[in-house]
Amino acid sequence: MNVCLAPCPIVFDLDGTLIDSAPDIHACVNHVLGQHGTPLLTLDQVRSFIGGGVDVLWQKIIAAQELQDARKPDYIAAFMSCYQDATQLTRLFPNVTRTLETLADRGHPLGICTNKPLAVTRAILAHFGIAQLFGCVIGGDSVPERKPHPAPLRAALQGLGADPARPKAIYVGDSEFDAACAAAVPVPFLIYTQGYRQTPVEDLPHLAAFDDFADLPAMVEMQAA
Ligand SMILES: O=C(O)COP(=O)(O)O
Ligand SMILES: [Mg+2]
Repeated sequence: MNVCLAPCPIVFDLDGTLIDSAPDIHACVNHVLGQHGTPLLTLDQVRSFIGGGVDVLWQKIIAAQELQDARKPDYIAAFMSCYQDATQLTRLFPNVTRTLETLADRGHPLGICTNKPLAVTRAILAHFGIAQLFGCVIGGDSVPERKPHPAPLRAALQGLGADPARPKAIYVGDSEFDAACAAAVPVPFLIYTQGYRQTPVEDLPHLAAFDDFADLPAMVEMQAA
């Protein structure tokens, strides 16, 4: 399939795709729950709540723990003061940096489209020394809508110079939110299988799946062949 005659824009999701941030998000969630004397959550529970951004995360926590919905703004404010520089427990997934550098060297414009707030996103990219590789970074508060709405991904593609009406590009992500967002743009979707997805890969619309970032440059070139 002639998806993308190289070079073409490649946009990446962040949490569960480039970075394993669930341990930091889990720590901040439990910090807030502990402050409020509420039972804590396991790492697996918190990981399963990631993907829709901070507001969706706390909607899911409030439902799981039967907390008062009216207190959500307080929980989110306390969470954000922990989350804004929460990098200590976060790791890049294997082979991410080398693959991003390879793709950038080959001339592909790279971008980020995440539901994570923009300031936290920028702090993480700087922490791992990869911020300069991305020509456009769209966070969960960069535009009014969040994934699975297509607007944030359209904004990222536009920021990389793609024609918004006929974007020749690739989106790389890990979750239901990303698959639906890519389908809505529409743009071909490559799914990283080691992230935070809750649905079997075969039930999500995608062009191809991969479980190691070392395989991504060859997959991109295959699409270009
Ligand atoms: O912050 C989240 O819940 C999700 O972030 P992501 O869009 O990078 O997966
Ligand atoms: Mg994700």
